[in-house]
Order: sequence, then C-alpha cells, then structure tokens
Amino acid sequence: MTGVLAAARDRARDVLDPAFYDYVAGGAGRERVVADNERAFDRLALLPRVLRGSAVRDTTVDLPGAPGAAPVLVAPTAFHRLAHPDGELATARAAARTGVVLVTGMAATTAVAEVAAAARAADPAAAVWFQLYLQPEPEVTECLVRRAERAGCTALVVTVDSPVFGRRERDLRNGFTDLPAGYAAENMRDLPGGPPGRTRDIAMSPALSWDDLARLREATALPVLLKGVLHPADARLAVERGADGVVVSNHGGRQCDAVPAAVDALPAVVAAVDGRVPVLLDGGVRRGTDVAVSLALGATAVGVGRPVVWGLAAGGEAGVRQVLEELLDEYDHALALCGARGNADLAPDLVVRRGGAR
Ligand SMILES: Cc1cc2nc3c(=O)[nH]c(=O)nc-3n(C[C@H](O)[C@H](O)[C@H](O)COP(=O)(O)O)c2cc1C
Ligand SMILES: O=C(O)C(=O)c1ccccc1
Repeated sequence: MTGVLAAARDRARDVLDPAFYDYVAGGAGRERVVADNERAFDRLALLPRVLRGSAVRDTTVDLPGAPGAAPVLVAPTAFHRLAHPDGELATARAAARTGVVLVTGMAATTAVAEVAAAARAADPAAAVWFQLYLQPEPEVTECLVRRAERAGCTALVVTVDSPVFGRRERDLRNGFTDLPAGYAAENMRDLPGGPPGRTRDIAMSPALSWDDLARLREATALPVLLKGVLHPADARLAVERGADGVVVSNHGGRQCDAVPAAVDALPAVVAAVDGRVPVLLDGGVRRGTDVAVSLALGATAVGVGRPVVWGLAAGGEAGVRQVLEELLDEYDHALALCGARGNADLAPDLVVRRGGAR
C-alpha cells in the first residue's frame, strides 16, 4: 500500500512505542480478519456509468444527530494520548475541520466534555458521538450517558461485539494489558461504586441482553446506534428494539478471528434493515473507492479506525486532517469516475466481483 494513509502508518511505526503500535495494528488470533477486512475491498470492483456525471458532487449524508456530515466518520479508538500528546483534542479538531463526525468513547484518555468542546471550538456545527459498552451496573451506564449528554454529544454508539475482550496475541506477547502510568480513561473517573477521584475499569459482560439495551433506550432521548452487528437477524432485532442505526463492524478484527470481513457482511444487513435506519460500516476502509463500494452496497457512511491513529501519531491534528481529507478527496474523485452526481447515484449494480461477473 502506498499513499497518504500508508505513509502515516509507516511514520507511526517509526515514532510509536512498539507495544502500542502492535496494540493498534493488531487483532485477535491469527489476525485473519484484520487482513480480510482490507482484502475484501480488493476483491470488489466498481462498474462505472458514463456520460451522466456532474462537475459538482454532493457527498454529504444525514446521520442521526449529524445532518450534512461527511460520509466518513472517525470510529472510536482507545487511548489517543499514547499516539500523540494532544491526544483526542487533536483528533476532535481535525474531525471538526473536515466536517467529519467524531465518535469518542469510554476508553478515551480525554474526558468527553473536553473533547466535544474542542470540536465545537474548531467548528460550532461539529457533531461528536459517544461510544460506550453497557456496564453490568445500570447506574454506571446511566452516569456515562449523562456525561455524554451534558457534553453535547448528539448520538450514542453502543458496542455490542465485545461480550468478552478479544484475545490479541501481540498484546499478550508484549505484556500490553494496561495504560502506562500517567494516562487514564478519563470518562471512567468518579463513577458510582468506583474509587473516589480514581477511574473504574471498563467492564465487558457476556450476560448483557436486549433488556439492557431497552433500559438504555428509556434512559435517554439521544439516538442510539448499535456497533458490531454482523448477523442480519440481529440487525432486524436492533431496528425492532428502537435502534436509530446499526454499524456493521467486526471491531477491526480485534474480537473474533473467524467472522466475515465487514464489507462481506454488509449486503445481508442492508437487506434486513430495509431502509428503516441508516446502516454504517467500519473495518478495512483505506481508500476513497472503499467508501464508494460501501455506499453503493447500501451503507450510509463508513468509519475509519487505525488510519486516524496513524495520522495522529504521525502529525497530530494536521496528520489526522491529512488522512481524513485524503479519504474524502479520493471518494469525491471516485464518484466522478463512476459518473455519479452524489452518493444517491451509487447503487449495488455498480459493484461487481473483481475478475468475474457478480
Ligand atoms: C486501537 C484501537 C482501539 C479501539 N478501541 C475501540 C473502543 O474503545 N470501542 C469500540 O467500539 N471500538 C474500538 N475499536 C474498533 C474501531 O472502532 C473500529 O471498529 C475498527 O478500528 C475499524 O477498523 P479499521 O481500523 O480497519 O478502520 C478500536 C480499534 C483500534 C484499532
Ligand atoms: O482495544 C479495543 O479494541 C477496545 O475496544 C478497547 C476496549 C476497552 C478499553 C480499551 C480498548
């Protein structure tokens, strides 16, 4: 891979602590799914239309709590201060200045109120969403939700693909199990039942159920998206249970190393949701053409995880901006090459298998 994103990754590899680089780059098991998320895009081709384009293309999308957003989002990734001293504040400014929704999360090393304030200072119209794992104690979840609401977040993203933490062999080998001294998951500070002034650990629970989601649904007026849906039956259930969107994601290959690539799981979820709520996708998006393929197959927008961390490590706010701008420019260019006047002109007939008919 060459290009802006690969250059950022190479620079990140040079500057980061090798154990943190491995934590970001790696995934579960043999890392088959990490690789397959990208390879699945390589197996798909765009079939352009001709003589029907436009010199001005509308690439904006309407997302829950984020009208007129770019079709690329910053997926939630942990621990940005380990990538760069400006941490999540730099990411927030870069996302805001490119019209990109930032999904900040429970595992951020900067509190959500500060992150959202930095985004709004860069652009008053910036949208920030908050990602959380439902905690076994409902009062802890509710406290986190109130923090996100007070910070001005416009949607919640509940990650449902992590009943347990993935087995990441690089991290086990490197002994990367905890944040180094001096860093903390700031959103986890001063929560009910936790040590006063200190942070609680993020809990993952295999005993969560749709009832826990119902409790969250009742506890907030914010839109709620479910992240980490792969089975179409779960996508249907999510809509029935009041989700405002689903994110097709395998957590960047960091959870189960035997699941399909994100883009391969997308069409069945899109069919099951049947237009009732937006379907987002993340995992392996590295080029504007990957954005185009995803939107053609029915995604409303896509998230990027690792490339943002690489950009941050390589150049702080400017590094993240470069990564996001490159993806958005490439996407607009891909639209032009496909004869599309905007996202709406992308449809499944524009995607074929590389090396064969569909
Ligand atoms: C370093 C790292 C940390 C992550 N932390 C979280 C997290 O805290 N919560 C979450 O829902 N997903 C987390 N993810 C998953 C991302 O949100 C996203 O699903 C994935 O990175 C997308 O794949 P990509 O990296 O190929 O773009 C993390 C991913 C990485 C690489
Ligand atoms: O590393 C991850 O993928 C992740 O999701 C996570 C979850 C909790 C704390 C830190 C990271």
